[in-house]
Amino acid sequence: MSVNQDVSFADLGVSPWLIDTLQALAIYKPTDVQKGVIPQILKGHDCIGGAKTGSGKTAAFALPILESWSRDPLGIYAVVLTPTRELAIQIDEQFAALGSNMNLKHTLIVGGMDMVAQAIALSRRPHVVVATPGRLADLIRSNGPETTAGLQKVKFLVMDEADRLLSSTFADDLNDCFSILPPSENRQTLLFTATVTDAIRQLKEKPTKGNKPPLWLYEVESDKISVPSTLQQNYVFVASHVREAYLVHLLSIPENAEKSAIIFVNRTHTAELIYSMLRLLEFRSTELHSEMAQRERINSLGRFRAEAARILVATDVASRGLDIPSVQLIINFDLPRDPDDYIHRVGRTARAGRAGQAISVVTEHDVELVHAIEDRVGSMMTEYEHASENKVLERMKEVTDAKRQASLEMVDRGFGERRQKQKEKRLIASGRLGTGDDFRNKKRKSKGLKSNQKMKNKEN
Ligand SMILES: Nc1ncnc2c1ncn2[C@@H]1O[C@H](COP(=O)(O)OP(=O)(O)OP(=O)(O)O)[C@@H](O)[C@H]1O
Repeated sequence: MSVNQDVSFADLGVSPWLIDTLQALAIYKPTDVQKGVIPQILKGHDCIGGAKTGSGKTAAFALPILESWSRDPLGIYAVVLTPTRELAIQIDEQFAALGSNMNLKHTLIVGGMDMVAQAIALSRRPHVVVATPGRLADLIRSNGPETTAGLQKVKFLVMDEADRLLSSTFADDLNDCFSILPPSENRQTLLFTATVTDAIRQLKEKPTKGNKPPLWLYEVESDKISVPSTLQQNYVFVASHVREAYLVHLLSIPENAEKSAIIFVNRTHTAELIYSMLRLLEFRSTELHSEMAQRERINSLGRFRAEAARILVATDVASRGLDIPSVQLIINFDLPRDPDDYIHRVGRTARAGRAGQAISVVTEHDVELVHAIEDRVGSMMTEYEHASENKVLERMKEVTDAKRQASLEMVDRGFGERRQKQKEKRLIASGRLGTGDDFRNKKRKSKGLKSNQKMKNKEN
């Protein structure tokens, strides 16, 4: 079946009960990736689905899983792995919505939430488990078969954002997860991402075991551009010492002043600093990064989704998968080091056919990186023409003062100390460091020197 034909969900093999649910969610026609993979998954193929951001990859795996499950409603039927807690929450919510008519039992297993409650939920054999690899591996390592036996009968394993999951970061946890799941010949494995790597493509060459049908690879071949056609990509070229003033200007320009925007940065410290600075300048903003407690992360993303905050300042913990239809503008305050991360970041807007805009703040240090990104994306960024140097300079002192104030407040509230303490514990545990006190005293001395210097600057 050509994916360009005008086919319905029924033509793909989706049952009326599920089509009714889709219509209640205002989803009427399958997207290209859904046309390309749903029939093959229903025929039993393992599948790799590569399609642009915002093209409906979640439903592309959720629908055939629910369709198969409704014919044989055993539990635990499917395990869905994804790299971040926020993505797991979002996917779990999509399964809840799609399975609402069939009393689907689903459970979320992620870090930062009650592990005992998650173990109890797992022992009750829900139909669908959505998890981050780290927490699921923890549960497998610290519980017996009374909790985890259901994982041995799983029919589907999904790896969402597969290229990220297959990076070395997750290797140990994935091995622990795979140790209890059925062998690959006894389950269907579905890999999805907007950035298919050669390593993933090579999986197609692996011989299938048992009498499994061959792996089905679906990739958008039609055009070489890796971002949605409805995305406008711009850049502003600025000197690195005026980036913050430019950022404030971009957020204040009349055409952007009401837009829901995500500002991406590369480090948690930068996220906290920019967020605090914007709050001092009275922008309705919130933040998302890995130094925040889980409850804070959920509340913060909830405020942004509900548009109580217009601006979200985030690290790459928010770059993949998050589906927030209201996002109109992405600003790369820092350019990502990996061009694939650029594709995922800008893919937080221009979703499901909607328009969107990305503006990257480029400094004298970033020129090579811009070229690498444009090569990877297959299209050029164009200069953003609505920025005004004079307007930037008008607010330079106000922005500089707010940045300095934000920085001092971060020192006062000990931002980053939690991570420092965790790092210290790891170093002590590895024997590469003396006691915690030695380390802390050294640290305090150096910090003391720094904050005295800052106070002197402030007094001037
Ligand atoms: N057939 C469809 N018709 C209209 N909207 C759809 C359809 N399928 C999914 N959507 C909607 O499109 C949006 C994007 O879907 P989804 O988050 O699954 O995209 P994705 O391809 O996984 O993106 P990313 O690569 O960023 O993770 C969601 O709001 C989803 O509800």
